[in-house]
Amino acid sequence: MPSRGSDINLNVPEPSADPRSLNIPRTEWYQSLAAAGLRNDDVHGPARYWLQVEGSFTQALRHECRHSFHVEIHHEGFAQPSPEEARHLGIPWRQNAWVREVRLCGDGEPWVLARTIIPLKCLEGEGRRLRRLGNRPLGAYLFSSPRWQRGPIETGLCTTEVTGQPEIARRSLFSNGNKSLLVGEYLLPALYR
Ligand SMILES: C=C(O[C@@H]1C=C(C(=O)O)C=C[C@H]1O)C(=O)O
Repeated sequence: MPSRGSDINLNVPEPSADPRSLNIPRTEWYQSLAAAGLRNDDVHGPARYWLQVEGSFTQALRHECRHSFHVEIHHEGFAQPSPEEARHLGIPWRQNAWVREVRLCGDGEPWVLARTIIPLKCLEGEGRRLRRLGNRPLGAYLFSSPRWQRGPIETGLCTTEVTGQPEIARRSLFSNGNKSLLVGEYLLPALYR
C-alpha cells in the first residue's frame, strides 16, 4: 500500500521550464572535465564530445544539423554580470557589461543556451560590432580574427530546478590583448541524448 506521501507525489506534475525564459540554472564550474567527472559521471557520457569542442561551437553544431541552424536572441543589452562572472573577468562587480543570452537551435529545436558577458572595454572601436550581432552567431565574429584566443574550457555542473533545464555546461574566456569576454554554453539534453 503506497503511503499518502507518494500518492501526492505522483499527482503533482513536475515543474517545467518556462519557454519564455532562458532558465539558465545555477552552475558550479570546474577547471577540467576530469575534475567535474569526479562529481558527476554524466560528463563522460554522450555530452563529452560537446564539452570538448575546441574550435567554433557554432560550426560544430551546424555539422550536426540535418536541415538548419539558427540563433534565437533571448536578451541583449547592458546589465550587471553576477559577482562570480565579474571576478572571473577581472572587472568591477558593479560595472555593467553587454550581456547576450541566446538559444542555439538545430533543426528548429533549442540545443544550447548561451550567455556571454562582454565587458565595456571589448565594445570600443571595432568591438562596436559586438552590440550589433543580432542573430548572427558570436562565433563568426570571434573566429574571423586570429587576435581572439580561447582560454581553457571549464566544465559546469548545473543545479536543475525544473525539467528541461540544462544539466551540463562549458565556458571559456576569449581574449584579445588586454580585452576578455566570457562565453558560457549550457547543453540541453536534446543535443546529446
Ligand atoms: C563562441 C561561439 O559562439 C557561439 C554563438 C553564440 C552567440 O551567438 O551568442 C554564443 C555561444 C557560442 O556557442 C562559437 O561558435 O564557438
